[in-house]
Amino acid sequence: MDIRVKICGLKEPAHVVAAAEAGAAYVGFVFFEKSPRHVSVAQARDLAIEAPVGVAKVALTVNADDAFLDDLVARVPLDMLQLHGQESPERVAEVRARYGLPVMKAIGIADAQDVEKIDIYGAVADQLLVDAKPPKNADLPGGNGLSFDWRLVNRKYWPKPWMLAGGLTVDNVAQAVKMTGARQLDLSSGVESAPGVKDVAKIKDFMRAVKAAI
Ligand SMILES: O=C(O)c1ccccc1N[C@@H]1O[C@H](COP(=O)(O)O)[C@@H](O)[C@H]1O
Repeated sequence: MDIRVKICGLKEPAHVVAAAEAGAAYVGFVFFEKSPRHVSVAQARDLAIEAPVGVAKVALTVNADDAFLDDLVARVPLDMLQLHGQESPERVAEVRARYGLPVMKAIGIADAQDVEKIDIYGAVADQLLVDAKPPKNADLPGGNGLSFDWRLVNRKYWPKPWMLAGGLTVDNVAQAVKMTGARQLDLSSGVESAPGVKDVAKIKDFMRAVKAAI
């Protein structure tokens, strides 16, 4: 069985194409103004239309309200919404019902208590993103290039598809897959040459390492 990879935080149409050609199953666009990966709705539309059929286009939002999501969903052809803030289970269900798109909820993991949240959100989300919890004073709720202790999710079973995220790189992905059993991976800073600047060679190297890890 293949491992499906999401390359997140794309800002250049050429990088969407490069990620797809390298074998990414998902491409992600970040809507969070403090992020070096932030794109406008208009930019995201230009990026989304570059994605070949079969590559899922994911919009990453953080505590977004209906006004923003209404505009986003109306203007960008999307396949999934990723909620990466403090959205409650009720809000996840609401977003899913309102937009008719699959919703992936990100859950920050630092300890065993955080892992319990995965079951709670698993009841309402279509997919789960199991990411490192950001440090207390971090500007970003994700995309910090930090891993969590993978032993916390070692070979756990959840009834919804899930992605492993947080500090994945060409150097640690084989170990991450081995320890967690993840069949989907999500990354951003591990395929960048500087914050917010994607590197095509790094994307290709990462995808090669994933294939070798299966
Ligand atoms: O990438 C960002 O800038 C970002 C901003 C706000 C919320 C989430 C963000 N990124 C998400 O975090 C994962 C892991 O990132 P990394 O590989 O550790 O850099 C990333 O793939 C996004 O889903």
